[in-house]
Amino acid sequence: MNSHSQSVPVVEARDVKVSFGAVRALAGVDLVIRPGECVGLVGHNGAGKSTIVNVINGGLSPHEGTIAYKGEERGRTGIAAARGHGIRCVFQELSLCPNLTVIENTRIMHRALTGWGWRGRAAAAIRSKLDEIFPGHRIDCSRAVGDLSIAERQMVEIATAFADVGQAPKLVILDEPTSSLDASLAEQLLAHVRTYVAGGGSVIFISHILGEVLSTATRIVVMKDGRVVADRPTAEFTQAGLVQAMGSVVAEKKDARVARALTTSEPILSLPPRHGRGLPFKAFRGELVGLAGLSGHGQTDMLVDLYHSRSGNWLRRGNPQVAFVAGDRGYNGTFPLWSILNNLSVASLTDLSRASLIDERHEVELGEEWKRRIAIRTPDMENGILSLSGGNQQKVLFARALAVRAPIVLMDDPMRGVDIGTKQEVYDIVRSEAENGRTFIWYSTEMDEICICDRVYVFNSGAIVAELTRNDINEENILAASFTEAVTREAVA
Ligand SMILES: Nc1ncnc2c1ncn2[C@@H]1O[C@H](COP(=O)(O)OP(=O)(O)OP(=O)(O)O)[C@@H](O)[C@H]1O
Repeated sequence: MNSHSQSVPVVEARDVKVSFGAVRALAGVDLVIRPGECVGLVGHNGAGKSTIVNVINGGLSPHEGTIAYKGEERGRTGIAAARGHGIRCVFQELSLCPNLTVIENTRIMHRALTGWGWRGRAAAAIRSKLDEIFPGHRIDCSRAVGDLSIAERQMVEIATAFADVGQAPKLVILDEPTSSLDASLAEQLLAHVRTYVAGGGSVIFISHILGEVLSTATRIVVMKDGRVVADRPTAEFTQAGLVQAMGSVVAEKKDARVARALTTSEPILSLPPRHGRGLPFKAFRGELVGLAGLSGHGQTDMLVDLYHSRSGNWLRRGNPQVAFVAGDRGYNGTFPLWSILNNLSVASLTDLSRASLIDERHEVELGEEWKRRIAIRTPDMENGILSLSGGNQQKVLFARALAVRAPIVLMDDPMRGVDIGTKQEVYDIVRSEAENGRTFIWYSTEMDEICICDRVYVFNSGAIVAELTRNDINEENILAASFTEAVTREAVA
């Protein structure tokens, strides 16, 4: 037990209950965070993780139970009170203003940046924090946030939360902070968290990547159906024990690559080298093709180009040739004012229409089928899409793409925030659909997902720098290739 663990808690939640209509999101949760702790918070999609941190953050008032900062049981609560006690939160749904610059967003989050010269002080604060957490980053802080990649936006959110402007943060809540970061950026963040915690700071770290939680948290709290079901020091957990505590059943890791002879027929998709550099791209019928490399190196741009090359005229009737699973669900995935069902069925309207009218019975059946197949946790598919937890929203986008009969499915890191049990089910669906002849082009920031592909293209600086197949697909080769172009450039210089 370290010296900090005896001290006054930064925050203490006792028997907290929260309901959204008929859904009981928290059914009596106790969570105590002390100085010098990194508490890993894990659980299935919809377990209640975001809800409890919203209560701690002051964004939600508990319907029952209490919340106390620094041991003050009758102190003020709410967002301002939480901020005043040094609580900072990096949300799962990124919350920066896209039309403002990074510097201006820093000003919004830190009200101490007022008066003459605030811009210069804000620039210095955010730049130095980005340099400290993500050395070597190339973010220009005078750019509008909307022009940054999703990974860069996530880095800015994280640096803003840790920034020490006027008042040092005491507890930083990170809700799936690495979901859009590639492995090297994620490791930089985890190293920062360890240093911050060793210096007496506190962190709540929510992640579905259990390896990250095991390597970084000092204590792990497991939630299930709105309750805490385990709360122990990290050393007392193994990965298997953690999965078991979450109530997920994960099949033995099988060699997911199906022993399919890669077809020698004509590719179903092909592109010349990107920007005239590197290798060409091709994909065959029934293949799982992975796009790897550091995030923001051209993978999403290529998916968008492939989509435009095959989507044709949307007014033309008939089955679409290509389906797209967006990774950035807030920007280009969900229709926030629509129901869960309408969000799911929107791409299948051709199939669902009779005499130009939507067959509603058929639509409801489609919704029920996918609700069952990938366990979308909702009492009613007619509820609004925003009533779902983040991971469950992502499942709906996935179901939307798979429900159409397009032979090609493009996936832009679609498993962000999806829990480990569901991921295994989705991998099985993808594999069986590929065996039936569908082709998946899959950009992923998770090595485990890349390693189940039949063919992998590694990107660097907008170009494909390596093509790997079969037994050559492993972490070592992918990481080596990810840095290939940088080496070449140095050699040229
Ligand atoms: N605004 C809301 N309206 C209705 N229901 C909601 C709302 N916010 C959350 N819920 C429900 O509360 C439950 C807990 O959701 P929460 O977002 O806390 O889960 P989570 O553990 O963070 O999941 P994930 O891993 O998918 O992010 C879910 O059943 C969700 O559908």
